[in-house]
Parts: sequence; C-alpha cells; structure tokens
Amino acid sequence: MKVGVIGAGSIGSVVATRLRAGAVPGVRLTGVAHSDPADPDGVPVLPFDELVAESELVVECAGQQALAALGPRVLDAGRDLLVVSVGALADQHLLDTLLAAGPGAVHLSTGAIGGLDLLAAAAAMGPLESVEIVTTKKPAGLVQPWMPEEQANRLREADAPVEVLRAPARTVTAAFPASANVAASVALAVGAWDTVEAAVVADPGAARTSHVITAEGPAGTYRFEINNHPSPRTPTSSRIVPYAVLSAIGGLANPRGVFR
Ligand SMILES: NC(=O)C1=CN([C@@H]2O[C@H](COP(=O)(O)OP(=O)(O)OC[C@H]3O[C@@H](n4cnc5c(N)ncnc54)[C@H](O)[C@@H]3O)[C@@H](O)[C@H]2O)C=CC1
Ligand SMILES: O=C([O-])CC(=O)C(=O)O
Repeated sequence: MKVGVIGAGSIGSVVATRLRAGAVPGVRLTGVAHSDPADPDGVPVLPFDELVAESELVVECAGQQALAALGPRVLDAGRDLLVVSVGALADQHLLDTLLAAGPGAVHLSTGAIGGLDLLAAAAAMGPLESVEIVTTKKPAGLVQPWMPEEQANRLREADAPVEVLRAPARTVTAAFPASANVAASVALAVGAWDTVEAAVVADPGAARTSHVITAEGPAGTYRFEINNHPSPRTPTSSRIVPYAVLSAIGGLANPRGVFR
C-alpha cells in the first residue's frame, strides 16, 4: 500500500521515517506534504496534489485546520484518509462534508489513548449514563490565543494543578485543538457528543501527560488511566501517537495479518 503523510512535525516525521525504513510490512512511503521550510528529516517532500495522486492512503498529521482544508480533497480524489486531528470532527459541518465526500474512506487513529473499542461496545448495549475524560498536561502548551492575558499568565505561573476548562467534549476539543483531540475520540467512540464531559488540567509537576477516562452505563463501569511520555519535539503531543498511527496503517495494509 502506498502511503503519504501530511505534516512532518512530532507525529508525521516519526510516521514517515518509520515507513521509509520499511517498519510496516506491505507499505511504501510516497512522501510528505509539509508546510515548514525546514527539511523534514530527509524524507521526500511532495506538493499536496502530487502526494494524493501517488498515494492510496493519506495520513493527516498536520492539525485540525489542515484536516478541515485538505481532508475532503483527499477523499474526493478517491484516496483513503487516516485522521489524527480527530477533534476537527467536532465541527458538524466538517463531519457532514467528510461523510459526503468520497469515494475515499475515513479512518480514525486512536492517537494518545485506548479503550475506545470497549467504550463503543458498552455504548452499543445501551446509552451510557456518564462519560468523562480528564487530560492533565504541563501548563506551557495549554496557553491558547483565545485566553485573556491574565488567564494565560496565571497558567504560565501556576505552581500547582489548575483545572483550565471543564465542558462538553465538543467545546473542549475546539478550545484546545492541539491538546484535546482525545475528547473527540471518546465522544465519537460512544456516539454521544453531549454525554461526554471533558476537563483539561494544567499541572506544572506533570512529568507525563495523563488522560483518565471513566464511563458508566448498563454494561458496567469503566476506568482507563493513560500516562504518556510527551514528545520532546512538541510536548503537547504524546510520544506514543505516531506508533498508534503506524499500528493503524499496519491494520489497513494487512487486513489478514491479525496474528502478526
Ligand atoms: N488524536 C490524538 O490523540 C492526537 C492528535 N494530535 C493532533 O495531531 C496534530 C499534529 O501533532 P504534532 O505532529 O505533534 O504537531 P507539530 O506541530 O509537531 O506538527 C504539525 C506539522 O504540520 C505541519 N502543517 C500544518 N498545516 C499543514 C498543511 N496544511 N499542510 C502540510 N503541513 C502542515 C506544520 O508545519 C507542522 O510541521 C496536532 O495538532 C493535533 O491536532 C496530537 C496528539 C494526539
Ligand atoms: O497527545 C496527547 O496526549 C493528546 C493530545 O495532544 C490531543 O488529544 O490533542
């Protein structure tokens, strides 16, 4: 399978480098579409249209805005799309556009978290009564352009954990586009945006990024605690994310390879 990557930051550069090294059987890297002038670790750079033309699967690792701008074009060209910036799908208009686009198909990366399969199964049995995801990260990466200066400074100077926002998943993922895509992943897994409450906590002492997901419903009660090392390059992203992407690519390229 020929795979192209959009974005060569902390996630895309690892995905591209590993694919180029042959880490996923049956996959060949076509290149990366990259908006930075810097050389993305020596992987071949292609203009977006060429990347799409050369690839069977295009992997978005470039952020929510890039997904909104480029995702429909990938699908309309008949290429499949693997989405990392899942939070963009909180925008119902974009979700509808992607669903209507094609003939390419959309796949979602599990990104920084897990347990989504079990949550989806639990939701299928009957509506969940409550679902919560609490994300805790170092404060620096959580400062956002929409924050009043006073709030941004309070965050930068925090010497103890601060809950920055608690709201429905749709609101939180839009407010923290590089930090709370996971809230959207949970909402999409359980198929109920309004049931999922998300919180973002800034903790100056957080050596790892944590995501604690809890859910309750007719199937049972669930709690997943994830403590990820942050990426040294882009600390808002967990280091595991490119490997979740590679795992998803492996599954798509080798649908009969479940035992390997
Ligand atoms: N689903 C999940 O669990 C997670 C999702 N993410 C998403 O992944 C995105 C990327 O994360 P990182 O690689 O850590 O960010 P990063 O900032 O290190 O890299 C993003 C790269 O994309 C490039 N880019 C932006 N717009 C582009 C465009 N239109 N065309 C080509 N390249 C473009 C930028 O120049 C940059 O090099 C985040 O913004 C976030 O939305 C990140 C972490 C977890
Ligand atoms: O990488 C993480 O831990 C989560 C993240 O940035 C996101 O969901 O956008």
